[in-house]
Amino acid sequence: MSFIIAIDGPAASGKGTLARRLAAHYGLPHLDTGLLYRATARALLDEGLPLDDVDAAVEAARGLSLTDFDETRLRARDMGEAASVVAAMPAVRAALVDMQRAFAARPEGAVLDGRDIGTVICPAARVKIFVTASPETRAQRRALELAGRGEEVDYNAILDDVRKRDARDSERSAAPLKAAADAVTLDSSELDRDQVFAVALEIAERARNA
Ligand SMILES: Nc1ncnc2c1ncn2[C@@H]1O[C@H](COP(=O)(O)OP(=O)(O)OP(=O)(O)O)[C@@H](O)[C@H]1O
Ligand SMILES: Nc1ccn([C@@H]2O[C@H](COP(=O)(O)O)[C@@H](O)[C@H]2O)c(=O)n1
Repeated sequence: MSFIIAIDGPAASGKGTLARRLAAHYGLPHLDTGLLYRATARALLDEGLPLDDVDAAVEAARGLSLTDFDETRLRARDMGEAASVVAAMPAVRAALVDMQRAFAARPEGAVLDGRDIGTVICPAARVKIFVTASPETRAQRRALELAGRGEEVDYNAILDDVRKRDARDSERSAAPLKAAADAVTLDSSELDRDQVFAVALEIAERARNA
């Protein structure tokens, strides 16, 4: 039976880090679904279009290909905020559902991370983990990451970004950020990457052997 692992959580909680590690451990393909929304927003900005142009955003979303993302560009600090604007549009989300479900439907299974994987994209996933951490911890981690990339870092501005994005993602009407009723919440505020992986592995193994 296919083994789908759904990882959701707020910005900079460590979803991607955990999802990549679980995917490597189980030999499964991994999809960072945030890249889809980032690439949609990027396409609009590249065309000089406003982020609230729903028709253009839907067209951009429909034209995405999972294989040609320029991750360095998409991960720039301002792209998270832009992505959360287009992600609030129900028509954009609808345009991206089939692509994500097709990825998850591989016979061996898959690991997907995002905001609505356990609630909307893969509600039948065998493993659902909601990774979280305090806004201050997440801002600190993001600041370290950006500093490591040689970017100028303003901790307070990053904390502000994190809070604003949390609010927009959780308060939108379409597939808001929330834990699925059957997800296990993993608060990583006091855990390092290895500890998060160890806890997640226990959760995954329990579900795999159930
Ligand atoms: N448990 C941890 N302890 C310390 N740092 C961590 C931990 N988990 C992840 N990180 C670091 O925090 C930063 C954010 O992690 P990551 O990119 O995995 O988060 P994310 O939830 O996928 O973010 P986004 O939603 O913006 O894509 C990265 O630099 C990562 O290396
Ligand atoms: N399943 C998802 C994934 C992402 N989003 C939106 O995209 C923004 C960027 O996501 P990152 O994971 O790369 O930070 C995010 O803030 C969400 O608005 C989404 O809605 N659903």
